Amino acid sequence: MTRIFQTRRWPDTAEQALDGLGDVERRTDDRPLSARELRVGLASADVFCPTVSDTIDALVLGDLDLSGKLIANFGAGTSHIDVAAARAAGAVISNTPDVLTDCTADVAMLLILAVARRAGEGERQLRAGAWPGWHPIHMMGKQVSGSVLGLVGFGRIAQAIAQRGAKGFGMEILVWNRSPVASELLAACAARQVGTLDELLARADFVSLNIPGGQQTHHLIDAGRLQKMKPTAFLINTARGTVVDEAALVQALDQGVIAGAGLDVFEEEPRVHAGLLQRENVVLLPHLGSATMETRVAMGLRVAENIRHWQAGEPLRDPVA
Ligand SMILES: NC(=O)C1=CN([C@@H]2O[C@H](COP(=O)(O)OP(=O)(O)OC[C@H]3O[C@@H](n4cnc5c(N)ncnc54)[C@H](O)[C@@H]3O)[C@@H](O)[C@H]2O)C=CC1
Ligand SMILES: O=CC(=O)O
Repeated sequence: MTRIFQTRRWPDTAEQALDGLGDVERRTDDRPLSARELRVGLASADVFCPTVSDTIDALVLGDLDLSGKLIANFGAGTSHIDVAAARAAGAVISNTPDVLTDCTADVAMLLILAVARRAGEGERQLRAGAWPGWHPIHMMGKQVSGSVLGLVGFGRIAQAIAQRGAKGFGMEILVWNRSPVASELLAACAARQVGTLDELLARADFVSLNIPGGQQTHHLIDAGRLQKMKPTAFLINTARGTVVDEAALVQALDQGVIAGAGLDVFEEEPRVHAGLLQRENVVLLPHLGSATMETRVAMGLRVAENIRHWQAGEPLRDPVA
């Protein structure tokens, strides 16, 4: 019988699917696992099901022998896993792309709208009983319809944001991607690929980050890159906190280098930089990108699908290389 270790609770339907696949050790405690607990779990299970908040780094992996084991991640991003070290230890790894694409794109649009139209600030004012009543220059924001949306990366989530931006809000879509994007993909949302990241930063009213975390993208958006943005522009991050130098972002906001930011992810979750918490011109969400019942069930079912492929000795549905 397959021994499955589940680090966090999932929605019931998804847990039932997992129960049908083996003997599940399911943690009910929502405290993150320590490095030692992660090691014990990895050593004892055939299939280990972590989430983004379980850091499986070289320290955790150490000299573990994971030959023939599956690390079936509940989530799309895998930068919390040292994939090279896990593979070297013998494991195969899967994730859950596609099923969370729309949900996360919705949150990117939510952040764009909320920060541009000062929704959080307005709600706080109203709840505090400080709303002076309607007047012509009260809390004026930036118009989203017809503005320029710059997408950093053009994978699944970025394409879904482009569709929403172009078709729903008549936005002009600019794309920066490390490799050329197929013309039909660009045409589907009247997008244009620019040659350099700096060109995109200089032109966009909203810069949305949609690339993986990890070493290669660490602090891609640093002080210098923030300086390339328009002072009226907003930074939107639903990717990974590490893509942005958070201290540099706070400084840029303090100095009026950019107009604001909408953030779903942070460098050291769940800690959030104090300089962000105090600001009115940022919208901060607690990593809610995939947080709908429909999507979280679908993610669990996708983990189960990957486990079934692994049990059958077939290629994984969603292999992570
Ligand atoms: N906020 C949230 O709850 C969620 C966040 N995410 C994050 O969003 C990321 C993107 O997800 P998808 O669009 O599904 O991924 P994807 O794999 O479909 O697209 C990734 C894009 O990033 C580009 N890319 C990859 N490595 C790069 C590098 N080193 N430098 C520059 N560009 C690079 C690829 O060319 C591609 O355009 C995930 O890796 C994850 O970290 C994903 C789901 C939910
Ligand atoms: O951040 C969430 C993910 O699935 O990646």
